[in-house]
Amino acid sequence: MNEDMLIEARNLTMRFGGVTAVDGVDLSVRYGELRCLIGPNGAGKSTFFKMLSGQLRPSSGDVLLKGRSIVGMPASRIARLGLGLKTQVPSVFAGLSVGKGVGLAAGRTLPPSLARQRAAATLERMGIAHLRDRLVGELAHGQRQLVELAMVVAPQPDLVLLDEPAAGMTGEEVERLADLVVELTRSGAVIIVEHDMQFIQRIARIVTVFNRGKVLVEGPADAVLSDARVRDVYLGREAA
Ligand SMILES: Nc1ncnc2c1ncn2[C@@H]1O[C@H](COP(=O)(O)OP(=O)(O)OP(=O)(O)O)[C@@H](O)[C@H]1O
Repeated sequence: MNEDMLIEARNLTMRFGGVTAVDGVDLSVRYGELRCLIGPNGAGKSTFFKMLSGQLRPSSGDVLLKGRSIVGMPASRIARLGLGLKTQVPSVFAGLSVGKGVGLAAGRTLPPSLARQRAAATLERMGIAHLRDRLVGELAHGQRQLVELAMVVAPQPDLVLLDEPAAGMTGEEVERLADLVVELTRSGAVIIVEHDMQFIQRIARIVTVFNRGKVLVEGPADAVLSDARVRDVYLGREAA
């Protein structure tokens, strides 16, 4: 195995009854990589993410995290092995302060006193320390997205999966998000599903395009975004 490889999907497939949502996908991401997954609605991106994070068990194929198969492991164990997934934070967090919520997230991997320190450091690093005493439920949408990201980052995962993190953010928040995402690749890797092409062009090195459950094209952002096959699937014209 290549030591630099953080996660590898091998021939990964997910069938829901007669629908093959993900169809034999191979994808590898190394330490230091920032990978974007794009593709039209229903292409299989979310289903693929759910298989990487253990929310869905693949119909067939394998997922190796740091060289170890994680298929069939509970999502909580995969998280402890170093995978962080940004999901919508459950409403139970709405009544907690930002500091407390991020502290609880850090406490997944650290004892309480260190978790508090880590939470404070994470909020500082993300430029949202001023929100520490605010209730999560009172935050504006974009601020809440950054707090949710802080909850993912606080336990210091090696791999961070983000599903449409820029949705609904202001321009300034998107800028901050882009900086943070790039910074996260210093200690690990990030995979992002995103529809915002400007955001993708700003941050991505390699883009993987999904279509109908398969990888259509993979390569540097500029080349992929100007590829005729990619334009066709977004416009609903099938090349094949
Ligand atoms: N739990 C499920 N049961 C049945 N079919 C499903 C299920 N989840 C997803 N699908 C189907 O699998 C296919 C891929 O869906 P998926 O949500 O992974 O696509 P996506 O690329 O994330 O789309 P979007 O960009 O709209 O979020 C779709 O045809 C969808 O209807």
